[in-house]
Amino acid sequence: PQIRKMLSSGVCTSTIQLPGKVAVVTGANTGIGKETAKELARRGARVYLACRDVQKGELVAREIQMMTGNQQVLVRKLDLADTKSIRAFAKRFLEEEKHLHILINNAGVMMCPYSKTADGFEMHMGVNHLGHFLLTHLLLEKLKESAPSRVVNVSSLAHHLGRIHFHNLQGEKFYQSGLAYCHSKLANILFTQELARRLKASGSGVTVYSVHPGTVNSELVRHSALMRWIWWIFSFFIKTPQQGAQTSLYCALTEGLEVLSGNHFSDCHVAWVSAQARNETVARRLWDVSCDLLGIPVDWLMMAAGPKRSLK
Ligand SMILES: NC(=O)C1=CN([C@@H]2O[C@H](COP(=O)(O)OP(=O)(O)OC[C@H]3O[C@@H](n4cnc5c(N)ncnc54)[C@H](OP(=O)(O)O)[C@@H]3O)[C@@H](O)[C@H]2O)C=CC1
Ligand SMILES: CC1=C(/C=C/C(C)=C/C=C/C(C)=C/C=O)C(C)(C)CCC1
Repeated sequence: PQIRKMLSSGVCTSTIQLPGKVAVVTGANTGIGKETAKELARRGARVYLACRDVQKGELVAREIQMMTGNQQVLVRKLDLADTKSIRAFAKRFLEEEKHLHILINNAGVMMCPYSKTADGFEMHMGVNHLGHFLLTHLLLEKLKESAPSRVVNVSSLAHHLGRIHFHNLQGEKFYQSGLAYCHSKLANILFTQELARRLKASGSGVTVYSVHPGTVNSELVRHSALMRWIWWIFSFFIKTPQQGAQTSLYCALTEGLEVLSGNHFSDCHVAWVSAQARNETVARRLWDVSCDLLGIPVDWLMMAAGPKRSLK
């Protein structure tokens, strides 16, 4: 019980209710995303389940509606491995919703065999980082109009092993699936910090947080037999998806957290990040390179956080 308690601590104790609030959760058809969406719905928010498999999403939406009594749980198609799908999702959302108060960038892939997204990005970097970068870019005006509003980027402790190799961002020169995951999770933290810096400077009322959800019994390990085996052996000790959702919920809901925008959280507390994750130069360069890859202007937040940089 002590080991389980140690590995499963951190509970979102906020009692805030969310009537009239709108939330988007990516990868909400299973695991941590599903539990995050369920809790937001329980508190009365209108929740969009942004899923690549709409059928799976619809089943989960029905389940959440039944469990929470909240009928405002909607499913929309979002494939983060295809920028066309991301743009289509955002277009429809912007047309149908006046507000967006909470964006949870939760979806993720881990340890996939080498593969590329529809736009030719390495799968981990493409889905976990670039997909969410583009989605946030497309939804940011709505978040600003709805301020105070929040963005939560689900990263991982695994970022400690990550490095941003700008000369090999698409894994074409060398590739190791476990490390590719770690690099993308580092990118989530660097994006969080850079976005927070720019949002703070523009006084937008939008705040942003990265989180490590803990080691959670979910489908994330689907691509690795070894990880599935480790997860099975330790399934009694690791977090349930509901426990894994607590830190995302804490960052989305806790009152007074605005001053900690840009911070990384684990077990509902501010957590230490690696030296690379605190490197502002790398964060700015990753921002610029991400914009360049996605074909969006580097100054989409209307301010320059630091001196003019080159993309090389
Ligand atoms: N589980 C853990 O121990 C840890 C998890 N995390 C992070 O938590 C987050 C949630 O993971 P978790 O719940 O554990 O894993 P799951 O595999 O259970 O859930 C991942 C979700 O992401 C979705 N997804 C994957 N690829 C895409 C895509 N191209 N477009 C849209 N959605 C996609 C999946 O959809 P589908 O079902 O259709 O595949 C699924 O809904 C991830 O970002 C992960 O990196 C961080 C640290 C530890
Ligand atoms: C060795 C060991 C464990 C393995 C932990 C691992 C392998 C964690 C991997 C985390 C990942 C991949 C995070 C995703 O972002 C457990 C299960 C905690 C139980 C105690 C002993």
